[in-house]
Amino acid sequence: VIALAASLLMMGVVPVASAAAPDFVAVKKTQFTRNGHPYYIAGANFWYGAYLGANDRPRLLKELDTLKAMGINNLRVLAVSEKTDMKSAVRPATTNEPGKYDERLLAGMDFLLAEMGKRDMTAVIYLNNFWQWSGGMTQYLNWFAGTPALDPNVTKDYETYMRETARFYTNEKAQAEYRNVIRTFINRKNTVTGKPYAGDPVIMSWQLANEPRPGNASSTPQEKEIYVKWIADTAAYIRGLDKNHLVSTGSEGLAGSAHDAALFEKAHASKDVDYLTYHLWPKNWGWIDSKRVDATWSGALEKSSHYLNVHIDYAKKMGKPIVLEEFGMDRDGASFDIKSSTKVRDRFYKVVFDVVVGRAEKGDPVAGFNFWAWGGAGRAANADYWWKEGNDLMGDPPQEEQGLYSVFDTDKSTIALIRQYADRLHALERK
Ligand SMILES: O=C1NC[C@H](CO)[C@@H](O)[C@@H]1O
Repeated sequence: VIALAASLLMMGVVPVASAAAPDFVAVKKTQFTRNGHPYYIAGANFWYGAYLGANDRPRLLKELDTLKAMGINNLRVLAVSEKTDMKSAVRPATTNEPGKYDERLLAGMDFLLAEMGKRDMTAVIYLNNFWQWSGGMTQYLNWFAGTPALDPNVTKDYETYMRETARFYTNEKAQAEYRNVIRTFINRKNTVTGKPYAGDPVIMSWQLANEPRPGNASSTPQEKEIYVKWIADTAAYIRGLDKNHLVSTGSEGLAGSAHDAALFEKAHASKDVDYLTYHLWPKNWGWIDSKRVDATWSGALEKSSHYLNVHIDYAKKMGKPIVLEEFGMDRDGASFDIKSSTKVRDRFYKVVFDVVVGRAEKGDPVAGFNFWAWGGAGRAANADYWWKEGNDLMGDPPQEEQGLYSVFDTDKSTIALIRQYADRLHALERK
């Protein structure tokens, strides 16, 4: 039977069976499992992985080997970018106009997945972006609602940006094109391995978007209802196409849910949302001042510890696993210079790991982490640290200074810390 299933798979015939084959990551109560064992994510954010798969394969192979050596077994990557006039977006884009996808960049994802498979890694692939750095939902609205794609890095008005971007969820033409993209990926056959994406166990989870929010912090009850419905409908749509892979939202947790716990829970209640996600950003959220660490560290530590623990408690209450799929801290003194130290970052990473790995070891519903973000061999090209087309890609997308949160291959102390805690998580897989 297995031989028959394998040959059907190779012929591109995807099993419709709801119970995926054992080498797919699955959820069993509040744990991930794979091949009959508990499975934990010691992951990295690597948004540009498919870009390297298309444009710089030698660097990609080197990055994957370095990540593997650090104990990294999961990468969170961007599926597609949309061509946009917004200044701080990556170029070139995968989608140059609705329905027209750059085959070279799609093949870049094929190569990335093939090489990840050789290293026993799994992928979380996010299918859209609430933020401007890959075009994202705002660009869909520019295409289909005719609204201007206003870069919040330029307008400095994030509140308006977030409120307007959330109109994506109810724009029918935008949703139709978004579902074209979802089908393009799920129905794609990997040009390197010959495997259909829907039948590839390297993919762990289809993720609705990067950091989808209901609007801004003043989201109305109606906007929150629209958001919950969009998540449930889209997750059900994905499940209808692909019963082998997990589905996740890409939520930041409370910070991305208008600080409304009931909304966060409703958004993750759907039977088609398999696990919870959350992100932790003390600097972005104003909890720490990197130039006044002594004065702000204790407050940031208290808020961060609470944020880390309260979301694990929500997961416990909902009976689903949770992944801390983004967290980060800038370099000492808010420097972007790769030569600057990372003492505060390492201290913060240790706080995060002690909570996340510590609670996983206690049997809480923690499925793992992805740090933000792997910069590896990437190097900033400009004196002002802003990205320009043709420059190296790295952990910091184009809307942020190149070097802000990236962990480079020279950041040995941070790499050692990641390795140490990755090993502790992997030890749990042998139980
Ligand atoms: O998804 C994200 N979360 C936080 C990152 C760092 O600010 C940011 O680059 C990205 O948009």
